[in-house]
Amino acid sequence: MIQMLEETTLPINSVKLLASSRSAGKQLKFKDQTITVEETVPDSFKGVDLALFSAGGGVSKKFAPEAVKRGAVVVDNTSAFRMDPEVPLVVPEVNEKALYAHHGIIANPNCSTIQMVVSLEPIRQKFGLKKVIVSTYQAVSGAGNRALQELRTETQDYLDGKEMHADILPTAGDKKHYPIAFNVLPQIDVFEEDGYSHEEWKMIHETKKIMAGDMNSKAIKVTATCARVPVPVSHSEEVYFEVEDAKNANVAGIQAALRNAPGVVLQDDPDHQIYPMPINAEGSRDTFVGRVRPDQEEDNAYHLWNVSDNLLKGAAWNSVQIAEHLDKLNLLHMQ
Ligand SMILES: O=C(O)CCCc1cccc(C(=O)O)c1C(=O)O
Repeated sequence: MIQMLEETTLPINSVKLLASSRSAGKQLKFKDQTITVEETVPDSFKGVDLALFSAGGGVSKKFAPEAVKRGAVVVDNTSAFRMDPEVPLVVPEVNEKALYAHHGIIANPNCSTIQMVVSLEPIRQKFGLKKVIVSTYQAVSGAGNRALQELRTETQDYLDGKEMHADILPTAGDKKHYPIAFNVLPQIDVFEEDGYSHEEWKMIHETKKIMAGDMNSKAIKVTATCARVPVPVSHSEEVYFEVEDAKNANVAGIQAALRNAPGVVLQDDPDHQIYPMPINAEGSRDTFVGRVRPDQEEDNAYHLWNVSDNLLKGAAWNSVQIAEHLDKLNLLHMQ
């Protein structure tokens, strides 16, 4: 977040860093300034124009309304308000216009949702979109720094022939924990009654809200399988999608749509083994797309593979980008 703010076009004249009492007093750099982290209280937001939240849903629920009450516009990177009909859920390249309806809070979508809708929107605009089936290969950093540390420790233990230990993954919210090193976990977040994980639930309903305006829309059929893989940064996704206009759609047309799409870099040349990979996506704001090919059975269906840095476009960059678009549209104030 701090790096994205250091590099933003937003006209920032001062920055406050707010956290819990545990972090209050810590000093962090912002450009050439040293800023002391303050404990968050309601009046922390007095005189603040833009508040970026990314400290868990509970903190957002408690303080985002306080910030709005004091005149700030909030971009919230948690799921606290994503399904609230009063709160726009925004990926600027996809549904920028939803920003006009904000009442003080704008929600940043889940990282896996963001990179998928960035990849699919140019295709939808050209050929329509009926159905999406996505499988994700999510980096460990999506579960936080302690999970990243667990990946490193387990990897070293495995190489040293020692038993691996797991205390974090697949999720703090569940009872059992499994190693992620040299493994794949088909669980991200807790399971709902229907056997889908909460991460899968998010991808399904957030995609519907962003692309069809309603979290339960039947206009686009969406389903998801979300897995954790032993990669530190950047999520990968295999996406099967069915288009409306089967007659005019083809691989070249889909590649052309992607080649000119905002926030997308097309890396699609199998003859030269060119395709998106996490090691090439880390540190970039872009979503990399490749492996575009027709389905072998359905004449209106295609596949693609996308990769994006889950900490940037998946979180910090999309949040700051929303703020930049709010400023551009003169919406950085209460409606
Ligand atoms: O694990 C991943 O790879 C992505 C999960 C990201 C995440 C982690 C904790 C809480 C929330 C949340 O706000 O619900 C979210 C979110 O959906 O943004």
